[in-house]
Amino acid sequence: MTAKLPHHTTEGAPAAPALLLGSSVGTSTALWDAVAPELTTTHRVVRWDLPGHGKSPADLIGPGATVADLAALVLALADSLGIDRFAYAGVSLGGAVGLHLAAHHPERVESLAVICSSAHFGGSARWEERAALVRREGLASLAESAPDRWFTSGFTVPRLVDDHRNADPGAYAACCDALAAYDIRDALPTITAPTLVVAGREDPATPPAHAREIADAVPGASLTELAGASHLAPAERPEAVTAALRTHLTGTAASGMAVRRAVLGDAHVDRAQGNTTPFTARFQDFISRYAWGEIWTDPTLAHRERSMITMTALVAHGHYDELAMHVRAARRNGLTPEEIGAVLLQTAVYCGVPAANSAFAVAQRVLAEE
Ligand SMILES: O=C(O)CCC(=O)CC(=O)O
Repeated sequence: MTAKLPHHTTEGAPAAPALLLGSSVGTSTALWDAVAPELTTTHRVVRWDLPGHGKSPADLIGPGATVADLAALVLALADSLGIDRFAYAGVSLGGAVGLHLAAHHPERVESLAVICSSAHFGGSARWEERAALVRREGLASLAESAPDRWFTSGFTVPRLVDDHRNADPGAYAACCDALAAYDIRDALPTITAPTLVVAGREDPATPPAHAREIADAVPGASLTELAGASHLAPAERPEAVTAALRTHLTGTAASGMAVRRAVLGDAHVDRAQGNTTPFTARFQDFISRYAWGEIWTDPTLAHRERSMITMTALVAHGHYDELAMHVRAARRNGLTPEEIGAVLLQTAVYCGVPAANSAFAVAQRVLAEE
């Protein structure tokens, strides 16, 4: 039997890196209408609807739902689309799902953007009351007041307010249950994905202080505050959100990570990321941005030339563990065993015969493992 999945749309080249976009309570994939098309130039963009919102079935979740339940739906959706690792951006509850994924499934999340969201939604009482109200009376009155909660004065997006009115009350209330129970503050320091946090300066639901709390706790996270934006920044300031996401997704950390994976292999990078601790996270972020994002991405020299330079420097300094890794990288960058031998022979002249002797032993072992 096939499991039921959230409704989704996909845009962009199927072979491009995947970017999953999550929306907030009361809205739908339409929240991303003014942002997503621009991101398809670099990404396969998958937008998903919360249960009972947009075109998603309502019975994907029920009373007592959690953010973990929603995250499981996102992983099932990604699996169904053949997507292993993905960049993720989400607004409010959609952002909370992103934080959960990055904290509890780090092997799936390449990078994270948390927009107008929070690590806790201000205590459970408010959401318990709202869930009870919606279960009792439906969504009409809440939809009426949505523009005041979502946008700066005088601004609105009728399509999103319609989405709110037309959401399934039971599923909306279950999303409120998830917001009531959610508090991920303790796990924030364990997040290793490059993280961008975006706040709307006039957001009454998840004010900038909530964004700062996330950015202060997630190692290496960056923070952007948007003037003239309230809770639904992608709808109200789409150009600013697009620019922030574009820089985040294609900036040095992201492109560095892509090159690092191409040169060192997924297995090595996954292991390094999996072993990252709050103590080492800033160093991991630093090497992704600096060594890989600035130096190895510089097209002036080919990767095979950079491999030759790197092996030589590692021999010169006696870094033989790193040399083993870079002999594997050199093979991935197209050097033959003969060419690697020629590089090491030259190091005998410039770094010394004992250093080259140890290097040959390391390289021989690595090549024998192929
Ligand atoms: O609609 C609101 O009042 C804001 C709800 C909230 O903060 C959670 C969300 O937007 O996903």
